[in-house]
Amino acid sequence: MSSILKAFDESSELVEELSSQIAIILKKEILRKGFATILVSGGSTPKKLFEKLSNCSLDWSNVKVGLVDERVVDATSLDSNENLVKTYLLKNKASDAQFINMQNQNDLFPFDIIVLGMGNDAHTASLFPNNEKLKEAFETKDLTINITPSNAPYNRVSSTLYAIKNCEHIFLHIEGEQKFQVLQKALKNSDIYNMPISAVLNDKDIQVEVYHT
Ligand SMILES: O=C(O)C(O)[C@@H](O)[C@H](O)[C@H](O)COP(=O)(O)O
Repeated sequence: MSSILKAFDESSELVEELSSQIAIILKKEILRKGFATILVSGGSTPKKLFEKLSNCSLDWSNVKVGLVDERVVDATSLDSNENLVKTYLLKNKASDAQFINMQNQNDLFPFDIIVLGMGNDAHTASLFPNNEKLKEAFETKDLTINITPSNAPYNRVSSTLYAIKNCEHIFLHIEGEQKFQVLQKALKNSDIYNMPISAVLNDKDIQVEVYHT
């Protein structure tokens, strides 16, 4: 399968469409099995998406929200992804959603939705280029792995490639020209150690919906 690219002129249009697609899937899964699970990324890109999603009408009390990765910091730190999600997503109509931290990732598996981000260095989650743990992160059947980045702050706990692939709906959300250039390079790239996002984008067994401005 190949990646599907969805281009938007404006960030607000992207956020509108992605949040409504996510809401549709969450509702469908709640109807089907009584609950729905979603893993989200940290960073600055998802803030507007979180705010939009938090105003979507659905039975949030049956939604479990987890993380694609986390920094090893106090949960109240401004650099904590748990704090980010609690501040921007678990509010308004979504205030009843249940947050599940990385240590309890198993409670969410298999995941219904993952929303990945990407750095300008082509990392996704906390799978950083040429990191010493990357081979293990690509090959293990564990859901999470501890990673020490060489070029980013804090030790991390990251979802593994196995965790990311075992998800029904995989979205990549990127904004800006620079990231679009990185995306185009990553789509043609076969060195997954140099550009970890390529391991997700170019995997023949999965389909990734790329939402980009
Ligand atoms: O917690 C994190 O840092 C991430 O999950 C990470 O993979 C993020 O998605 C990218 O670094 C993009 O971050 P920005 O959105 O800030 O560019």
